[in-house]
Amino acid sequence: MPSITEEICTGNLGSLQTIPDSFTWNVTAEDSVLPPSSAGVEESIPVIDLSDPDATTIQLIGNACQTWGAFQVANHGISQKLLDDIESLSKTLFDMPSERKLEAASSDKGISGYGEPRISSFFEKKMWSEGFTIADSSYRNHFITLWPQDHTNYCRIVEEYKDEMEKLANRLLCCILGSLGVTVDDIGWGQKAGNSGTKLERGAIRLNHYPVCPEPERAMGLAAHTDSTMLTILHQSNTGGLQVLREESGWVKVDPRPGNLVVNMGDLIHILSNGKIQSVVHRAKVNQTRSRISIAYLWGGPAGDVEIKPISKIIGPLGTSLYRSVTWKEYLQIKCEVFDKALDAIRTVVNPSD
Ligand SMILES: C=C1C[C@]23C[C@@]1(O)CC[C@H]2[C@@]12CCC[C@@](C)(C(=O)O1)[C@H]2[C@@H]3C(=O)O
Ligand SMILES: O=C(O)CCC(=O)C(=O)O
Ligand SMILES: [Fe+2]
Repeated sequence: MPSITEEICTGNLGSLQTIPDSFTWNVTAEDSVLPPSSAGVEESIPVIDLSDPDATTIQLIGNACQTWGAFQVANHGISQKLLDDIESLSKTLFDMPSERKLEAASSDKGISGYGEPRISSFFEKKMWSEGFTIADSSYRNHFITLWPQDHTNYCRIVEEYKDEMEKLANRLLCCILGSLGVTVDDIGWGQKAGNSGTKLERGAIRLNHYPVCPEPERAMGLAAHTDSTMLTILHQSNTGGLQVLREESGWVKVDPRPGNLVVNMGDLIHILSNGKIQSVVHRAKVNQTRSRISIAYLWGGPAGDVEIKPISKIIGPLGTSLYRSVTWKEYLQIKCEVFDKALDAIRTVVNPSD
């Protein structure tokens, strides 16, 4: 059964009036986005101004994390030029002829490169998207293949993007921990003894492209998932598609606001906060008239190959640590094996809902 990358490659999807069965998802009533509330205003994740963070900002961030598991940030300090540069790099990449993109396909062993999202193997149906993952320095070889003349310039954009995003992610983590009454020093990172192997960078970038789709209601751009990160910072082009799942409201749209970035709580902050902050389930839907680009910076936290476990100050003297310790590398491996059961797999206390 051909995947979207092969379909795009053979130019098969562009001219279709209906989508092939292999791309048709079962849509149920609870699957669709709820209509606007009775007040006529559709509620969504809050927008928080980071220009002059104070105690109120930290409280707003804390509320957003515990209520939604996500928020948008304005005045975050990342230049519009850098956001435009990474978006146009992505457009240039996805506009390339399919054969060229496939020359930069991720290998069986490597994570970096062109291809479908890692979670595809857990779903029967194909997702209406293609992407490129930058998880280690091997992306540079893919860029040389894609842009023999201009790769230096494109690599420079990626490196600057990673640096700037890492700084913002650290600032956000301080605010999130502050809202829980702890600091980064309270984490007490413990070094994992004897853990060698390939160096995992602290952050990965995933460039996502969602082509125009003739039947968007029946298709799925990126299936519901949580990120295996401390937090993820998402830049989306001016086309909507991102939705977050909120227990009491169902799927809620996160419409793009020019210049703003979306911040999603990942599984590692869920572990660190002993479940006080839950990772947000989210997905991307597609559009009948407009294609969409998003760029996710998936951040594993401030330290390298260290043990991540619930912070004792958050657990409290009488509380119970709900999760065993894991390194990011181990957690990514667990996610690859059991996908949405990964948090349960490292839980020390049985969940009453199980
Ligand atoms: C660091 C990572 C998180 C990620 C797996 C990866 O090694 C690189 C790609 C990431 C991504 C992006 C799209 C959604 C996601 C679930 C996927 O399939 O690949 C995430 C992975 C994750 O958070 O588990
Ligand atoms: O495209 C989006 O809006 C979501 C992307 C995403 O969730 C991811 O890359 O992990
Ligand atoms: Fe995600």
